[in-house]
Amino acid sequence: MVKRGDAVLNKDLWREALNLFAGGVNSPVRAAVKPQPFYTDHAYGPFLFTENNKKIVDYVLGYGPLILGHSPQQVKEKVIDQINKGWLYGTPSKVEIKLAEKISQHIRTVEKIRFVNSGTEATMNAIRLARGYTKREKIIKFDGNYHGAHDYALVDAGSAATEFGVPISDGIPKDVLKTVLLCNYNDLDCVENFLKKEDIAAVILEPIMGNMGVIPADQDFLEGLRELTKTYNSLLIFDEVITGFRVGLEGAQGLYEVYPDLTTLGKIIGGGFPIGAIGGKKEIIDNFTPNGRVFNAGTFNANPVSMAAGLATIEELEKGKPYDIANAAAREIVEELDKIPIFHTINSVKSMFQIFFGIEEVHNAKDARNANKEKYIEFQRKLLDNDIFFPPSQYETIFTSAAHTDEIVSLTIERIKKIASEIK
Ligand SMILES: Cc1ncc(COP(=O)(O)O)c(C=O)c1O
Ligand SMILES: NCC(=O)CCC(=O)O
Repeated sequence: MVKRGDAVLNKDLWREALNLFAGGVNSPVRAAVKPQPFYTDHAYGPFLFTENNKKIVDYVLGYGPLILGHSPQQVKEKVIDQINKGWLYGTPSKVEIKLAEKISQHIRTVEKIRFVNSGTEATMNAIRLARGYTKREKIIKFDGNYHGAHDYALVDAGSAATEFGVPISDGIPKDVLKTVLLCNYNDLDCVENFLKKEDIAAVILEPIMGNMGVIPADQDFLEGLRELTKTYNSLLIFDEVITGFRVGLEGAQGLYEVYPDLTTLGKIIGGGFPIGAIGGKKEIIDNFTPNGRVFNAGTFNANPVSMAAGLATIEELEKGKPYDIANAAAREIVEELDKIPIFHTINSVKSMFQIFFGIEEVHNAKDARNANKEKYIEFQRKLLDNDIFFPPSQYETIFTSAAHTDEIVSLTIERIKKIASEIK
């Protein structure tokens, strides 16, 4: 698979990148690939094809959106059709209605929706909406949950914020930080103590954490949050930017049968193109401008290319087979990992999993931080040397897709076994 000799190309690109971009990249986790990131030239199915002619099996999948694999034909055709018709109108278009209907048909709590351009924008606007609706200012978030890169979410955030040691970002006003209260994941008592003070606009969480590795919520925890937020008239926001349409058509809320007031979506609903969305009860979503007084706007909101790609992706997912393949791939790899004693804890839900070395159970961010991340990175690098790309951080999720067929899974397992014997 490897053609050696022209690695120089990557080195030159990286040298230029270091001159042009902070840390050489435009989003931090990409710089976690050591000794330097590889540059992708094109991608197809389960593979990334690099600038220096390597063919790499991809388990990062754009950090989650690509549940059908890279450039699937059905999505590509719809995107090309849309591009032939123009790609930005500054007016509404039919395809935004179709995608909204499709989402709300599957996710029952999404009665109305506002499309934005990223998961970050989705949670930022969901929090603003909750504040506008409840006329309260504080929110509760959970240690290690990542809700994107805006001021109200970068408080003990997971993902690259933990990986690069900035769980609270510089540059956020102290007064903003005071409005964000923090609890441990799966700890209801902490939430109740804060809610009792009755000035909490919303509790926001990932119903399955995907930004400290994978950590599913306890059923009781989600049910308890639902009850408590009702009791104290706060809103419950599920951040399903990763889990929406990944763990099933109804998202994590369908899996747990616990239903939030607001849901944030992103990643898969754009089929690999930029997207975010805030969905929820009509009476809440109607507070967005121009109907209400919670401002949101965007030149690229509901851009037709993302709408078309998202619609095509969900139409494929509705057939069921993509989920069967992606889930089976993750299950088979996890089963094999489970047989090898060095991989102590493997948390998985459907087509998401992560490995934690040197720890018996991982229930919250503290547990994840206590895992031996150096060992995970050693494993990840050895795998990459063998042309398999797992996320370059302990605090991300390993994803599978409908392109991860039996053949790809067998190849992956074979290489994992080979590497496992080299890790002490
Ligand atoms: C749960 C969750 N929320 C929000 C975001 C932010 O999304 P984006 O990177 O599209 O801004 C992410 C990104 O990974 C996420 O995992
Ligand atoms: N889990 C965090 C992300 O998926 C973000 C990816 C990125 O910013 O490159």
